[in-house]
Amino acid sequence: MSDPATQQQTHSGSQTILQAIGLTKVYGEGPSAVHALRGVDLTLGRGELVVLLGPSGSGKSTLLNILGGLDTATGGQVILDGIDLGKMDIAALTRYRRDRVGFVFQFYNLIASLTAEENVALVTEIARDPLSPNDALKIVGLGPRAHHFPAELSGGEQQRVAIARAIAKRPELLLCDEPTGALDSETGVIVLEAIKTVNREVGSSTVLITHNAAIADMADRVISMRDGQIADEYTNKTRVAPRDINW
Ligand SMILES: Nc1ncnc2c1ncn2[C@@H]1O[C@H](COP(=O)(O)OP(=O)(O)OP(=O)(O)O)[C@@H](O)[C@H]1O
Repeated sequence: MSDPATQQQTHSGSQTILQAIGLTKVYGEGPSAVHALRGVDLTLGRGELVVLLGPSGSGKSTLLNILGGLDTATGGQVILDGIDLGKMDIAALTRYRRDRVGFVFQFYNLIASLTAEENVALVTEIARDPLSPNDALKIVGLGPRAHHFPAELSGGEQQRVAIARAIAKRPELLLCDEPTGALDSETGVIVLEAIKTVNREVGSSTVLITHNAAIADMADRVISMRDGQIADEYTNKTRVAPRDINW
């Protein structure tokens, strides 16, 4: 029988895949301690796309990093499919990140001496049940560019290679921290369309951090953070395609 957490329904009606309960994060100690998270409760549905908004310093990246197992919470729990991340040892947490989580950051961090396909293959070679690098590149619309080096690709294309690399392992969770932060709006739309396609075709539950409130329209659910807490949360009745968003 699965854990009760996995049987719950999220606000948008899908089955819960991930639950954060009372998460706190304190950096440092004493008078200089920074309380980055002050009790965050969050559920994420299977296949759901959540946009995370909030002013600079409100705790968005800290939350994302803890959900993805890149950092650990000071207090509270993160439960994925009934498993408590806080109870995992280092090896289990490494497997969690490697097998179940895809990350996309503002900067693409591609290896300059490897082609698009080879950059994606770095991940597929160590994944449990990966897509082929070519299939991952096709999902983000870069099949024809598989043999190009990063220097031969635009910023938006490089970010799409980074997305292909993140999703080639078929992650249950896709965590994107400002994926369009370094891009102009036209290129940003193409990257967001790629994330939307991945969310639909691979089925990864997706959390996308952005400073651009207009992007919230592409989400199933929108969460706003302020001062280390969730300040507001709502469900969109319909998702707007990134190309139809007014920037
Ligand atoms: N490694 C760290 N050591 C100390 N303080 C940190 C560390 N990482 C983040 N912080 C602090 O924690 C708070 C939350 O930071 P976080 O990066 O999560 O916010 P954010 O909402 O993602 O901000 P931004 O939109 O600017 O990226 C901030 O006050 C930040 O300075």
